[in-house]
Amino acid sequence: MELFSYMENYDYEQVVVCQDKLSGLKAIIAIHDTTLGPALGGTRMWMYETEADAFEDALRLAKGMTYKNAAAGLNLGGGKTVIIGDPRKDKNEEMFRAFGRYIQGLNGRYITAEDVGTTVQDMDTIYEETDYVTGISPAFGSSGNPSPVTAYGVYVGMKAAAKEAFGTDDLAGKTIAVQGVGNVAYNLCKHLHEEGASLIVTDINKESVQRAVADFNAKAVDVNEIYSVDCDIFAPCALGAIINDQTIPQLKAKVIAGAANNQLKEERHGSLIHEMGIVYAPDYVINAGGVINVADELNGYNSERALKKVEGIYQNIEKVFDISKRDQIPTFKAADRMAEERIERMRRSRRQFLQNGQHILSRR
Ligand SMILES: NC(=O)c1ccc[n+]([C@@H]2O[C@H](COP(=O)([O-])OP(=O)(O)OC[C@H]3O[C@@H](n4cnc5c(N)ncnc54)[C@H](O)[C@@H]3O)[C@@H](O)[C@H]2O)c1
Ligand SMILES: CC(C)C[C@H](N)C(=O)O
Repeated sequence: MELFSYMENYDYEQVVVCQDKLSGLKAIIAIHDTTLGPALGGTRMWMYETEADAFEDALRLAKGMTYKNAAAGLNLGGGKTVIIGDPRKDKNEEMFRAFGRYIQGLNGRYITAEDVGTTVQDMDTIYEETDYVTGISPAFGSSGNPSPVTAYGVYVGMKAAAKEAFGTDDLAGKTIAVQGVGNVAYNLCKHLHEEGASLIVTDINKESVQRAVADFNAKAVDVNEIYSVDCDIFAPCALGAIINDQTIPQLKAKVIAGAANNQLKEERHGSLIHEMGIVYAPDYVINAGGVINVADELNGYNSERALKKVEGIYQNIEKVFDISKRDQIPTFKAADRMAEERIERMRRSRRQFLQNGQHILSRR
């Protein structure tokens, strides 16, 4: 990857490369856009095959957070970190403290939280060195693990998508196929079961499947079967890129609404499902509950206030459907338009303020 031309083409503000020989820290902080406010986005720890893969992931995920935060109505920009390493073997206290000092050095331009491979405990260690970290333990008066709140947001967003497809947001009696029953999806299944939906689940982890079968009377299927089961709603909650040329022809669902990031393999797959009449709730709009929850820590965490904001995901999904109909575009494009329009409005309003300020200065 030609880093500078990539950053220039996609309007990235800053990339920070962090290393600490003692702890083995190798991290990349990517800050995409801070028009709306400081960049907030989680820290992913993953065994990247090459350094180029790590850079690419950090950049892609940071841009995703710009859109997620803007669409969620947060006054926050987009950023993300990747740490290169195996989260099961390579973590140590010094690593997260060294990383915390790098974040502190950015003086608030970037705020971190959990992502794949990092935990509340890791955030607590980072907190030893910087205030610019969220998702820390409730013991500190903070919000803790974001997954249950992400699940709640997916649940309310799924109801908005059901309303669009079926004319009612009541999920009782609906059959919902859930791919991956990890941290987010287990909590999602709980809400769906309580409302009276029938669940079909799959996971590569047999224990997770058994737990969902036992707790929610779910039907278990093989990992490759989940796309083709008879269901009303498909909820991808494991991997990205699962809406693709192989899976689309198998789908029987009328709605796709789930927690996974980057569900569309390519943009054309979003257009394809739109043409097929499938109601797609764009991933970064429906899965924003976690970031909305951790962002509330910046105001002194209040769970009631955070959940109220998460419930706004219902209206955000409705707005996306309205733009999609108004502009005759697929919903994934409508979500991008909603986010870009908000950022552009703020950029213009700030420019106006700056121009006035410069005018005053130039008269002195
Ligand atoms: N945790 C959050 O707050 C949050 C917020 C926004 C988005 N997301 C996204 O939601 C998704 C789930 O997050 P999570 O925190 O629940 O992760 P998790 O690791 O707890 O759960 C993912 C589950 O998917 C299973 N899985 C992996 N590959 C699979 C496959 N091929 N088929 C079936 N199952 C498979 C795993 O075994 C695991 O149980 C991820 O894509 C994540 O990026 C999570
Ligand atoms: C800030 C975090 C809670 C972000 C979360 N990992 C996401 O992808 O939305």
